[in-house]
Amino acid sequence: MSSTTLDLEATGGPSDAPASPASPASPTLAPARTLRDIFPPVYKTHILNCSYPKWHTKYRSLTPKTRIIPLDDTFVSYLRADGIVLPSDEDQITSLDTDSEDEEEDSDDEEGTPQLDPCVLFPEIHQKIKDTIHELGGKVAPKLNWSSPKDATFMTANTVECRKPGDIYLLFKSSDFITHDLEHAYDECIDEGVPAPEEQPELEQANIPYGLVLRKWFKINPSMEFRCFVRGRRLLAVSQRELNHFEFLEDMKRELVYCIKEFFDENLRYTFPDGDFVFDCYIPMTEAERKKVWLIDINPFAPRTDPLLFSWVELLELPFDGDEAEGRGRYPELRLVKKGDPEAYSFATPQYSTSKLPQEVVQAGLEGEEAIWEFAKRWKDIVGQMEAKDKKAEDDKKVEDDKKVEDDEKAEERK
Ligand SMILES: Nc1ncnc2c1ncn2[C@@H]1O[C@H](COP(=O)(O)OP(=O)(O)OP(=O)(O)O)[C@@H](O)[C@H]1O
Ligand SMILES: [Mg+2]
Repeated sequence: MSSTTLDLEATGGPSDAPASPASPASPTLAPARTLRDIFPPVYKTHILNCSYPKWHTKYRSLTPKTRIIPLDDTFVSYLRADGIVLPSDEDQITSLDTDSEDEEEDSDDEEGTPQLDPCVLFPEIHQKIKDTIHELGGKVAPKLNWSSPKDATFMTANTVECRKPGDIYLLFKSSDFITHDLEHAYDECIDEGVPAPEEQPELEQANIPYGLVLRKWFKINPSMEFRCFVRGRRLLAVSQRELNHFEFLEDMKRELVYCIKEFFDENLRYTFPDGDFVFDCYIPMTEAERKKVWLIDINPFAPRTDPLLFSWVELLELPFDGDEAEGRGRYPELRLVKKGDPEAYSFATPQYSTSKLPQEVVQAGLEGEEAIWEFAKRWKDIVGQMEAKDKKAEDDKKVEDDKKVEDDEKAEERK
């Protein structure tokens, strides 16, 4: 996720990227300012408008086939609860209580595990998910209102493809991004100007109507996914989404920008409730299919959205108002990863550092289903080991730091 502290040197993303021709002189920013200080205010309504169940009703025809299952409090509490209990109708129940000190005792408890079985806890939703996966051809890409569990794919052979409800539960319960949707959806929003709670109750975290978004799985070619930044109803910039170099994209640049701009002008520009937003789209590979641009997601124009090959500072510096006709005709910059860029962008490091895991854990995900269940059972041990490792590293660092301070003091005394 994006950092909110400004690095004043790093206003430009890739150093060799062409600057926007109409870009005004960069404003000088005082060092203590943060990204939030220079952002247009992010209201709760902006976040709500980017909730998939909210926007999808309007843009249904632009997305891959999708079904949304409304989630009740029981389901949401199941997602929030510690530990993972998977459905008994898929495999043996696997129960984990990541917080409990005495797991043995808990599993004997009548109030314990069986009641957390999804088949018992929310049989109707569980059945609906099963039926919907079937209806969508047997494979889905799931997400909650805002996030997909991309950071938890070490659990599922490195993919968000799900074939049964248990796959979805496992991914959702292991994902920090899903937790963010459940606990912090409106964090860092400005309350000012928000309608009274009785007017729009869903603007309170506790009243968010959650929906399980199930998208028919199709084989996406990651080179053709793009993130598009819109401010003041103007398409300002487009970034390649997958941060790898794809040589052929360079030759397609003009065509891609044209397709995306046309898609935006025709479908989103005047219909999305806010003037500022970020949409993700996919352009099929074959020329015959390319006429159809798919809408994958809509994200808030806010620091929490990853600006990918741009920096938020440079996006915020781009001119976004002015003559309407001129705005319609102006084409955005499409920024691609250039050959040799990876080092410059630190792409070598894993994308979701919060989910960095030991190799054995990743391996469990890669070995398929059985290994995943097995791994789920070992979860508690693994978390314990990782915490112990982190603690040791921290202690070692402290000893080292103390020693350095001591040495410095001694050196100072000798002077
Ligand atoms: N129907 C689908 N079939 C296969 N893969 C899909 C499908 N829909 C989305 N994906 C893949 O899942 C990825 C993540 O989806 P999505 O953009 O909805 O997640 P997100 O959590 O909102 O991501 P971000 O945090 O970057 O906004 C997409 O980039 C795409 O590669
Ligand atoms: Mg998104």
